[in-house]
Amino acid sequence: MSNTVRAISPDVTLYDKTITFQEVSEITRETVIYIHGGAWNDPDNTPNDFNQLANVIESMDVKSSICQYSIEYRLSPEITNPRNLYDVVTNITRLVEEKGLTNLNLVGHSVGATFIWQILSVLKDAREEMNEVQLQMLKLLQVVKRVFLLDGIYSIKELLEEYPQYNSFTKLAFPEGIHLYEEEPLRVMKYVREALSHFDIDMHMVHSYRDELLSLRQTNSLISCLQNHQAKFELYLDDLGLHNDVYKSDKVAKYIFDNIC
Ligand SMILES: N[C@@H](CC(=O)c1ccccc1NC=O)C(=O)O
Repeated sequence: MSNTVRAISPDVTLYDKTITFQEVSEITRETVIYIHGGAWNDPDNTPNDFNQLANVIESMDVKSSICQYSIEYRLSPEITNPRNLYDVVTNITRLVEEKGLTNLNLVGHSVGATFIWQILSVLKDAREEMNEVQLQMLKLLQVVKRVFLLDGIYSIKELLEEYPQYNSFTKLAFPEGIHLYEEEPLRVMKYVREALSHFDIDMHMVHSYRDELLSLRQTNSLISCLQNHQAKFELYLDDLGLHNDVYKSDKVAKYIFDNIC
């Protein structure tokens, strides 16, 4: 991660936009933290995207053992990579510290999955070279148990090869060029595999056959990279609706619930 990030003050009000879908006092609880998509820039995608899915999980949680939160981050072009990601990390870190959360299940949709991928890549930098937020990522990984990557973007290079028109939004998040995206899978896979193994994190890849905005290429390309590094992961492919149906899908809710309890 670049350490020469322009000094932009964190938006402390952002944390107030965190949504609590479900909270339990059980000590042995599982915590789900949702990270929405929206191509780094779309104000129509918000933490509330997961409201329907969280309600289904709560209805299945008869033992009341699950907490569910959804966090916000600032959007491009005002905020560019990696500061969108830094907002995600600082808000999750504050939530974990204030609530004493453990057993984290991170659920990211689309670019929300990209942020989780970037967090999993943190070992690409030596600890002594890490900035404050990267050290927060390292600390978070100690309490992350599972990640669920829903119809995600992982290779921006391949995204633009397949969809050149998506430069319309990647240029907003990466105004100085996508070469500043330091987490291309081919470059960081060995570090992600190390993180998954060292922190004992289960990775779940999910993609809808009916996603009209992202084909299976992103998921299949990442799977190929995971296989080349003999990384452990689980895959769930199904008709989960269109791109913006996936984070509302009852099937996805059941898949997450079945894999966290
Ligand atoms: N609604 C977004 C588009 C969008 O979200 C998107 C489009 C193609 C592939 C992925 C997308 N979102 C990822 O977070 C926009 O209008 O910029």
